[in-house]
Amino acid sequence: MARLAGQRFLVTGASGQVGGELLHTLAPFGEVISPSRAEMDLASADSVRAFVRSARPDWIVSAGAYTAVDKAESESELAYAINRDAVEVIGLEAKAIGASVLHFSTDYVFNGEGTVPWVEEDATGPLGTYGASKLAGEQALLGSGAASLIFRTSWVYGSTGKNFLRTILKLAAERSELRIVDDQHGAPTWSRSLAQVAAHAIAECGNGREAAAPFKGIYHVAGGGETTWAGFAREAIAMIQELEPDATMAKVTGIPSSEYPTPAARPGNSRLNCQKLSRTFGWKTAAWPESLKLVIAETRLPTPID
Ligand SMILES: NC(=O)C1=CN([C@@H]2O[C@H](COP(=O)(O)OP(=O)(O)OC[C@H]3O[C@@H](n4cnc5c(N)ncnc54)[C@H](OP(=O)(O)O)[C@@H]3O)[C@@H](O)[C@H]2O)C=CC1
Ligand SMILES: Cc1cn([C@H]2C[C@H](O)[C@@H](COP(=O)(O)OP(=O)(O)O[C@H]3O[C@@H](C)C(=O)[C@@H](O)[C@H]3O)O2)c(=O)[nH]c1=O
Ligand SMILES: [Mg+2]
Repeated sequence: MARLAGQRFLVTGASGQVGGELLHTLAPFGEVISPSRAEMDLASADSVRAFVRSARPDWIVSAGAYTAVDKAESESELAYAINRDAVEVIGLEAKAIGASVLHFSTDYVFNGEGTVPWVEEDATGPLGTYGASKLAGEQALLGSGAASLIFRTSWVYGSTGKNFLRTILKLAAERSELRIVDDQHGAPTWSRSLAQVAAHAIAECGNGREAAAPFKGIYHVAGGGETTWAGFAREAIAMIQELEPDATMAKVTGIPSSEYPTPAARPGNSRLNCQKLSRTFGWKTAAWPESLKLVIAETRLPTPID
């Protein structure tokens, strides 16, 4: 691994799942600047531009996003402002100062057809506004000419923040049955794994202006293996029951997506082929149940006494 030190990182979305983990994984490599929403509002291009100009980072790690998939259908303007326009400004400002960008995108850029894991070159076809706005962000960033890496990931979860796992564990403790879609296939991805591979890739790029330039492009990054949302929920509940045999938890009934109508359609095939990442950066993400086990253990830790 290249020796990386003394870098200035601007991390957006630091109060989110991935951004929060990035604060830890980037810290060994330099200074991490993580503006609050009041200091840098991603919905305002002027605010983003001004903050990047004052911070003058070596890297912008772009984990901030509009992530409310269903709400995006009725808030399309805001979704595009954050997921496309802010990303374009980040790219243009990075280009102007020779900074590199690491940005996160989503499996929801695909139309979900077929069963074969998507590769980076596959045609996109988002089914909803969130996916479309994220795709527009990818295109804007690549078009800005900035030295940029785009990590497309899927089904991000962790022991904190807003995610499917935490929703399901809460519901499973309250109800006797959970009806969960069993025809959307993909891989859950631990927020911490993403932050680790992001730091690793950044270190591989090394120091200097436009350090990411030789690696510019899109990379798929997801937990190893595959499941469905129902499979993910079942495994999580089984792991809790193994730790706590007396816990009463809901039984999971798999249902077709047609029985769980939502404002935004989700892809049936969200599988991401992550071989380009492993070829380029020598990184293989752990199998999703292995990460889930660590996260479940973390969610069950006793609350510290303060
Ligand atoms: N979550 C998932 O399942 C997946 C996520 N991704 C992508 O990964 C990246 C990280 O996602 P994740 O960490 O889960 O997202 P979260 O929803 O956990 O966090 C989003 C972050 O963006 C910030 N943000 C939203 N709007 C604004 C705004 N107007 N100004 C400033 N900050 C804002 C939030 O701040 P605040 O706390 O103030 O709201 C929060 O810090 C995103 O690009 C997302 O599209 C890709 C695939 C799956
Ligand atoms: C809570 C619940 C959800 N579901 C379904 C709805 C949906 O199809 C699926 C997942 O639900 P969620 O709404 O949590 O997931 P969703 O918000 O669609 O998650 C997505 O977020 C964005 C940000 C991404 O980029 C994607 O990779 C993906 O992680 O599970 C059930 O079938 N039963 C339930 O009880
Ligand atoms: Mg959601």
